[in-house]
Amino acid sequence: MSFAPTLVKICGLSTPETLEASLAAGADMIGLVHFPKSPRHVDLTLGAALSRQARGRAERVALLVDPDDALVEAVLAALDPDWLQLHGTESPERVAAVKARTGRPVMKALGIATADDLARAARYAGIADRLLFDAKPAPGAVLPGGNGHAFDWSLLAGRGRDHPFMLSGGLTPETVAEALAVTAAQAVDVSSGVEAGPGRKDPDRIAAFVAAAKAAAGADKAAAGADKAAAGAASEPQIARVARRA
Ligand SMILES: O=C(O)c1ccccc1N[C@@H]1O[C@H](COP(=O)(O)O)[C@@H](O)[C@H]1O
Repeated sequence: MSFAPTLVKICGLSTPETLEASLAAGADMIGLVHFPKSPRHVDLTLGAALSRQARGRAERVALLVDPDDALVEAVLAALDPDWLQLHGTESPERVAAVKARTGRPVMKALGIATADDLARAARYAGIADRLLFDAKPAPGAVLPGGNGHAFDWSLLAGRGRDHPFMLSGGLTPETVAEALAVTAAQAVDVSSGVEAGPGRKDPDRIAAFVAAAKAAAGADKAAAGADKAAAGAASEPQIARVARRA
């Protein structure tokens, strides 16, 4: 039985060299953050250049946080992204409006800490083209994402077999296989976990992350891992087990 390889997104790229490293490693999607508070922020000029470099070689994702219409239009004109990622407090209605205005697929990021957070994802069903689950930021956090924090993956045990979603939040080359085994996610996304420091992507860690994610593909393998982890989750949260091994 052939397994579909996991789709891998490397997010927060800000230099031609690390973008090239991501493309060479086989990243399926590359993310460009346009959010000035982020250490990975790219302005529209740099974003346009990086987007041109990646055109036709990976899907280009423009990451925005609660953008108004003017900013959406400006990013669209400058970067011409394949996807828009909304990583703020955007409502389902706002997601629908951005889709209608831009004609581009929209990925909606949702912060997850508890099962209640996950239940709220249903509001975006049929509206967002893809859901991205990230760790819920701490109250007062400067960034709504990109914090390098993982959440309890057992909340998503086996969910990827029936519901497509992208998993993110504190993933690393060392932990992505376990995250996939528990959640059966078909796609993963990483920013901090492949950096040598805030905003400084590390080509070796990018390559290691893509290789680990692609090697972990396989529904049966993921299902087996999810069953095992679900059985173990009764004793302790998944993240605690992973943290001890990291
Ligand atoms: O990367 C950022 O700086 C960022 C800023 C604002 C919103 C989202 C951001 N990144 C997204 O968050 C996920 C998880 O990040 P990490 O791997 O835990 O650092 C990342 O994949 C981006 O999609």
